[in-house]
Amino acid sequence: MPNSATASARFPDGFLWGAATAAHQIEGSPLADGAGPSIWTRFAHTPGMIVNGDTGDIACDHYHRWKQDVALMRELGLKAYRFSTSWSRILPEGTGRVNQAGLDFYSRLVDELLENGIEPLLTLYHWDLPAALDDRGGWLNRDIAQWFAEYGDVLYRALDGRVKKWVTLNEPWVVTDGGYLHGALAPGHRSKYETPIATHNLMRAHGAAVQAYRATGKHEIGLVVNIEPKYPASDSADDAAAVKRAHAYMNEQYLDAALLGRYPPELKDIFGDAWPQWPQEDFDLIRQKLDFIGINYYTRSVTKAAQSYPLDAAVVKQPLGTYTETGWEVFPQGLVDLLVWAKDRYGNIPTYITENGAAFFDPPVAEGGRIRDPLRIDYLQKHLGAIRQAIAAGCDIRGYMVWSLLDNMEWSLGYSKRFGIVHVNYGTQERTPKDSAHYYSKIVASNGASL
Ligand SMILES: N=[N+]=NCCCCNC(=O)[C@@H]1[C@H]2[C@H](O)[C@@H](O)[C@H](O)[C@@H](CO)[C@@H]12
Repeated sequence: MPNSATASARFPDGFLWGAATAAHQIEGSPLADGAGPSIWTRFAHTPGMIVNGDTGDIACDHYHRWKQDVALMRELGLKAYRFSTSWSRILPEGTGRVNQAGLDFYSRLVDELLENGIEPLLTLYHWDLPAALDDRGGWLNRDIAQWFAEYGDVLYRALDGRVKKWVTLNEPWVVTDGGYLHGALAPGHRSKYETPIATHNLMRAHGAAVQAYRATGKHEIGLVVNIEPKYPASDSADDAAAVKRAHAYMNEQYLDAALLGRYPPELKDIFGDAWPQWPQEDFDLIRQKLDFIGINYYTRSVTKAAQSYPLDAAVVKQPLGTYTETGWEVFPQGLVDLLVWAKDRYGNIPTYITENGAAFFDPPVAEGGRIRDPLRIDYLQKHLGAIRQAIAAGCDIRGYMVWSLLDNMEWSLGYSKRFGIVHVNYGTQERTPKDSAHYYSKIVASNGASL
């Protein structure tokens, strides 16, 4: 809990307050103006994959409503906006031919943001791999490192300078754990052998894209990971070992590769014969100097030893805990603990909280257009307090992007979960700022002093 030192702590001048979204979750029109399909276009049109049979065909119609959405960001006083570009809008076949209409969409969006005093943070890959590349093996094909670098280079040359903060990958752990091990996310594979290969090629692609940026880019580039602190359910040795495995698998695996040039030793134990031995030159590619890292934080896991694949660990629900609509425990102390852990392990690299937020059941729009979402306000207040504590503890936190600006397509959960600080009526596409949007707007305007 805050003490006198942390309570008096403040957010540094110039702290970058913003909101985050992702292309496939908000844009809609996935095949408009020459765009090619992504694995999510295919996955969503595969019966049974998405709750209620929802798809990203319309989503928040941001592909047509981008100008009004930037105006909404301006009204909220946001300083920054983190979004992702759709690889298959830019390169419909994933490599080769550039679809100028796709590039023009993002160029117009960036210009509109800048004209409204909002800094763009651009994520190259937020899970929507071109289907044409998946047909060629996708993340299982070592050539994807060059395919990804080529895609990044097209965008760097078109937008660098207007875009000054670039992100290569969003959450490689979710891409592999969801898309290749458990199959809940596109491309829906379930293979302990493919998972480490996808991980390694994602990280090789990250390194290749950073290398390509260094050749032409003049600003900053980083990696975004989701991290989730693991706490033992008991003081037993088995639970401690389960925590060690879970922490290595989710929290250390990707940052160790990118920043230390190696995987944690636990991964060999976890995957056994499915864990390849990689050549050193791969790690020389993966480990590139980064200007910042992005941390996406949602929850913690109280962890016990249990029969499960691949971790032999299970999450223990907390009887007195508060949980969100996605079943994630609200635990802001976990953010403090993990930010300090990252500072100590990786040397206090400049860090942005690139996603933090929660899905709660929101009441219908009340008279006068008000949407009361006190649980989301409480969630944001507690987690912003945690960030202030971490800053007081010496962590170099440079900014915060709330997830999400808009209610949107929550991947396999479709539109059943709402993370937005702005409500979207998917029937009319009307946007209605929730109480949390007005709360956050005051936080931004006061640089956190109103917290
Ligand atoms: N148990 N448990 N663990 C929680 C694990 C969280 C993993 N999911 C994410 O971080 C995704 C991230 C994604 O970028 C965004 O596109 C998603 O919409 C949000 C909300 O889901 C989050």
